[in-house]
Amino acid sequence: MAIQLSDTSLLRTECYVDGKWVSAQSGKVFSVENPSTTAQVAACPEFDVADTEAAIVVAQNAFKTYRKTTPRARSKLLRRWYDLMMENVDDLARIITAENGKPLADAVTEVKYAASFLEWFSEEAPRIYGDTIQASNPDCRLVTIKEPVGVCGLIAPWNFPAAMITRKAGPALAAGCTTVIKAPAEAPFSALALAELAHRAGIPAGVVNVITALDNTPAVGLSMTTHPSIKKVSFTGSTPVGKLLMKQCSSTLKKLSFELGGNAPFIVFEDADLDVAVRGLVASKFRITGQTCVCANRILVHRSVYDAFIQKVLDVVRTFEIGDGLGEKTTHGPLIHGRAVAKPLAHLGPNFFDITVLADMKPGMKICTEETFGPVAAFFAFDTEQEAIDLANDSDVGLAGYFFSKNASRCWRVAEALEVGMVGVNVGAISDPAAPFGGVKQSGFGREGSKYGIDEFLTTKMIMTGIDPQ
Ligand SMILES: NC(=O)c1ccc[n+]([C@@H]2O[C@H](COP(=O)([O-])OP(=O)(O)OC[C@H]3O[C@@H](n4cnc5c(N)ncnc54)[C@H](O)[C@@H]3O)[C@@H](O)[C@H]2O)c1
Ligand SMILES: N[C@@H](CC=O)C(=O)O
Repeated sequence: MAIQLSDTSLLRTECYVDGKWVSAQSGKVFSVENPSTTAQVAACPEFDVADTEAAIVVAQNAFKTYRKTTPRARSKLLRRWYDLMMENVDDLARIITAENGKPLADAVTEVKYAASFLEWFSEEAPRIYGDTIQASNPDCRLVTIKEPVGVCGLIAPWNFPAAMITRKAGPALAAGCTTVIKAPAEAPFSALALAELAHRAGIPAGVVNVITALDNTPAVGLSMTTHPSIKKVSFTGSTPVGKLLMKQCSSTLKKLSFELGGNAPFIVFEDADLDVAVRGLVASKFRITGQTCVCANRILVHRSVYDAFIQKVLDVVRTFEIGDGLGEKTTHGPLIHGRAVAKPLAHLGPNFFDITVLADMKPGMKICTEETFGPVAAFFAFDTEQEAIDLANDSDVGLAGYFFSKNASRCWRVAEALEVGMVGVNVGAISDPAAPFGGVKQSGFGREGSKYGIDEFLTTKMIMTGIDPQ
């Protein structure tokens, strides 16, 4: 086996539908490579439209009974799934490192982060509330109740192959929804391992279905976004694919949450603690070798501290060790595949690629207008607070933004002025199951995690009751 696991049955190479492990009806499979070594990790099924529709029908049937389970019962299922993840942290991390390339320590962090969404939503499941409202008509009584939206199509990316699944499946199951989960083709085995643990946790057949596809992805995606039984699509990925999926979903007007690309500004003011800001930048910019949607992408530094700050950043990045995620000294792994390498290369020019620090960037450069999704730190100098805000907001997308300052009034001013869904003030790591994660502008809409995350999988039903006034 390409991955050394204590529990070898966690490496599943079939899809999980209706509580069973199944191949594609065509028998086709696709191969998944370890990005560090290019060796095959394993192969998994190339699902097509018929396979996908069969999974959707299964989820639709399961919804009829699962929606009626008590919130406490759903809570216990999620808690059991969480416990099993925590009991298998090392194996799950090894699967992530093999298919994604991130260092093992980062993979362990991801597994715990991923599990935390199951824990969080196990606690939210019994806390779904409606309202009582004073009706305009004195002879009527008005309440709202919350209901699960129905079968959910969950489409997740490869950069957090466990956490991006649990951040969607946790609230969906807590709300009483059933799911068809399209695992990322680059890194499908984490999702399949999670399905194995969902099975062991006793989650009823048909509630969690995990499917895989590579070449058939557009057709499978079309099926998930147009099938009338799917009532909700939650997608994390790029803005162009998000736009395509939204268009497809319009044919049946599905409820949507889209977590799309970012282009995060990272502002260092002249009154910042530079060492804190360097730690924040390293956490934000270079996490998973720059491949997170909330990575700092445009680093704006006040001219008076510009040189000193860059020097401090250089001192840290020179200690990085790039290598195989299993390497003991590795701090940063490879990019996911050749196509991912192409993007930083396009931003830099050919034949140049490594952990890279670029000074004196100017607005309008490609690196300023597009998300790099690689380990390239691009620095811009600014002179005034307003100039920094204007530069930061000069983007079509608005996911995360960061700034560093010790001035409390400036902290409120800038936090309110940034056109983003999430702000880190004097901190570079903002991911937290308790925090609402999501963007504005073309970074999408909807929130994941937090008390808001479950609303994305619920509908509000109003019940007006007429009473006899006598
Ligand atoms: N906002 C967030 O929370 C968040 C999180 C992670 C990644 N991202 C964004 O994702 C991008 C990087 O990931 P990527 O390059 O893999 O994105 P991508 O949009 O190409 O793919 C994301 C997922 O969607 C699937 N997909 C692609 N085309 C599809 C289609 N036509 N139908 C159905 N599924 C389809 C892919 O197989 C993959 O699983 C970056 O832009 C990043 O910012 C955003
Ligand atoms: N990095 C995000 C996910 C997007 O890439 C997170 O921390 O949840």
